[in-house]
Amino acid sequence: MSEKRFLIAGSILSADLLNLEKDVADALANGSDVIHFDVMDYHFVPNLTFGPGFLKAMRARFPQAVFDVHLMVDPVTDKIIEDYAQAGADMISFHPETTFHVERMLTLIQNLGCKAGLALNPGTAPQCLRYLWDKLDFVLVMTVNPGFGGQKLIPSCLQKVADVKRMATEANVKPLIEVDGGVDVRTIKACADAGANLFVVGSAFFGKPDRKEAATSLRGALGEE
Ligand SMILES: O=C(CO)[C@H](O)[C@H](O)COP(=O)(O)O
Repeated sequence: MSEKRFLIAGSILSADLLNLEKDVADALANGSDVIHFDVMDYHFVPNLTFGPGFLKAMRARFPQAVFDVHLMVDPVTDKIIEDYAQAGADMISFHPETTFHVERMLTLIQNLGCKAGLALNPGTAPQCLRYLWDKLDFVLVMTVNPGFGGQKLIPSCLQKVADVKRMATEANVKPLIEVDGGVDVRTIKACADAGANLFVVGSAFFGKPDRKEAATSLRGALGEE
């Protein structure tokens, strides 16, 4: 993973699905540090997306890319985690509501050689993180209710980002803090000020015709060159 202070993760949910190979190549060449891969099950969220076979094909085509797999599935199971790890995930997150055994699932992800993360919906409190820091490589704070791209960031979620950052600082750990939903040139700085350093961007990156310009604008809004 890059040592950059801020990382941008283009979300393929907003890519042109009939030209995904071209779109992902373009994204990687023009400012996407990470490719965000949303897995939706029509149950935990009201949408359905990308299976492990799809990730395997992407991994074969883009061997150097960092794939961040966000599992929005209920229940999350060992088999689902194993399938996406074997398909080529670098990072895997799931939601604490989707298993009785959060710690065991995080351990499984790490034992499979991936970075492990917990994803928090807008209505989910971050308190469980307190007991899990040694198993958490990253925390994904959803800044919209998950399921669809193109929604507006929910301002109260920024307070949660700040709470997660404070809790991590108090525990003397430095997980990546990822935000996802409604991140664009107008909102990205507030996310960073709250403590985020990994930004999932769908419509404001993949949804733009000129990804290089989109990434430059996002980095500019962060105060970077
Ligand atoms: O999980 C998600 C929505 O549930 C996505 O990552 C989504 O692609 C974010 O899109 P946008 O940047 O347009 O809000």
